[in-house]
Amino acid sequence: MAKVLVSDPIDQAGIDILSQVAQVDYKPKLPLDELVAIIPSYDALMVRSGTKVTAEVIEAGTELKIIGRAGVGVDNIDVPIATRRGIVVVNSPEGNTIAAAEHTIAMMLSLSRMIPDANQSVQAEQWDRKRFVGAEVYKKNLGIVGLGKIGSHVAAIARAMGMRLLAYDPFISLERADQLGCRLVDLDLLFSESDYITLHVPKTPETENLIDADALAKMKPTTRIVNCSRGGIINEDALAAAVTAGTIAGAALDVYATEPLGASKLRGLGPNVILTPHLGASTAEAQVNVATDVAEQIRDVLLGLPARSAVNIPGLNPSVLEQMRPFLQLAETLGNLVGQLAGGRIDQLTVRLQGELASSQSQPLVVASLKGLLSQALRERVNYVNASIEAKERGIRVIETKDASVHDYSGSLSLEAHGSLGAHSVTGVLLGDNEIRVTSVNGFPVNVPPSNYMLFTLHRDMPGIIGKIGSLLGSFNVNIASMQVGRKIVRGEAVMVLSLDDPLPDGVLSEITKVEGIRDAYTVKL
Ligand SMILES: NC(=O)c1ccc[n+]([C@@H]2O[C@H](COP(=O)([O-])OP(=O)(O)OC[C@H]3O[C@@H](n4cnc5c(N)ncnc54)[C@H](O)[C@@H]3O)[C@@H](O)[C@H]2O)c1
Ligand SMILES: O=C(O)CC[C@@H](O)C(=O)O
Repeated sequence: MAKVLVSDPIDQAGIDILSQVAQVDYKPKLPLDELVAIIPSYDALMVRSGTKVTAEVIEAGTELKIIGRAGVGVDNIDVPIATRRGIVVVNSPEGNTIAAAEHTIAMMLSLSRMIPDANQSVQAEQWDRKRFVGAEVYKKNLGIVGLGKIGSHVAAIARAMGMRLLAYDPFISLERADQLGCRLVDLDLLFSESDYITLHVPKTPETENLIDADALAKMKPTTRIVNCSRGGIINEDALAAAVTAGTIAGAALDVYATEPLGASKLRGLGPNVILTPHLGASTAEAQVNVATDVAEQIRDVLLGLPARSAVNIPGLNPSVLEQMRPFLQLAETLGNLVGQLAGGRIDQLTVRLQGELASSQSQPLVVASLKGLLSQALRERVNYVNASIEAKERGIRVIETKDASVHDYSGSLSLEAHGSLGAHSVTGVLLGDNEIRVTSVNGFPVNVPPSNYMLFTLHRDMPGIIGKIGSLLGSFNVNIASMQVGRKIVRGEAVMVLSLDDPLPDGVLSEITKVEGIRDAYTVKL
């Protein structure tokens, strides 16, 4: 019989489901060395956020087939290592959406009406009504950063309370924002106009420290901030300083850069700062939802069935999957590439299956392209199962076409993204050994393998331009691994594609765009 280790507290409903097909051992709070020692005998591991499923744990789990996270964020699991080891990682993308949104609203109202401190004062046999004169949220501006599942539900509740909604989410369409009654604005406007700001973004390099001293300085002295998303998105020291100085009115936090929260300047700031110990998902209902959702997937995978919400492996029919895997990888890479080239908000993706590929099933390739396209915005939250829904919710229209008459290699895939910053397209093929080649960018022929760090320029084909870019990168100590130029006519428009050994340091891109003849430049990280 298969064996499942449950190493964090989860609802009994999940244990009951797992017990249908496996021996379930419930061992919460295992020290890392004990976990590493016992994991070799388990086929599946189920965790919440407490267990750190590190590379060491995964490498030791030689029998592991699946790791389940009873919640959304998989930041406590080393997903790349699990993927490399062929272990499915599943989560519950929606099981705690309502719980987290309701906790956000509870935090906002508690902060406005100083409920925790008022309660404490009455518990201490005081009756001080003057100290606790609060603020109403009615007709106030709520700035929502991140209009995904939780942000959207917060918007719906806040709207019903008569709040005026502003939102910042570069990956959401104007139509979707309109439907939610939100005015899409840029971050600076959201900071300066909001009476309340609530964060609902994943933690990524772009969102880390999003609310720093500069951002706080743009807010009104009456602004109150709520963070029930991820720690590290707000700079905690800068926040404590702003509340202490009265440059903002207060903050309510559920998540912290380091959890559990250690010594912190956020403590002892009176009724203007409310701190909860990562309780966003802690409702009976959400815990049943996430435990059931993830336990069912573990059960299915142990029975040889696909998982419906895998963050690293497509939930398609396994035999179709095996056959199409290299093409899915091609589609995902091209989707990621065109998404980054297009930047900004995308409202349409055209997926063209060309040559021999035109006889393939298009749907998995469309899904894989969307997964790649959305991966910058949603990271591990987008998977083969939810990519289409996520795209639809973001107002991205998908057009599929097939053209068997194109004869390049053994079939090619072409993606074109239209968005707020114009249209961009890429085409790619698989070589004999399933290696990916990008064969055109914005209609210009090239022949480059995708690499981790890439630089693309659109420029005028003229003498000296390549040398200038090379010297400029050299002066910033950036090493070029390969370089290609594609043009349609001599001395006309051209593209340059460079594979770099290192990420481009801050500021270099704007230097590149200043070079004579360069029309545009883009960096891409794959
Ligand atoms: N406190 C808790 O217990 C708790 C519970 C559940 C989820 N969460 C966290 O809440 C957050 C939101 O979860 P969700 O389910 O709504 O996720 P989601 O993926 O549905 O939504 C995230 C949204 O953020 C947007 N986004 C990405 N990068 C952005 C950027 N740089 N600027 C602005 N917007 C950006 C995306 O477009 C997306 O719409 C996540 O960090 C999740 O881990 C916390
Ligand atoms: O397990 C928890 O309670 C944390 C939940 C939440 O942060 C999530 O990402 O789902």
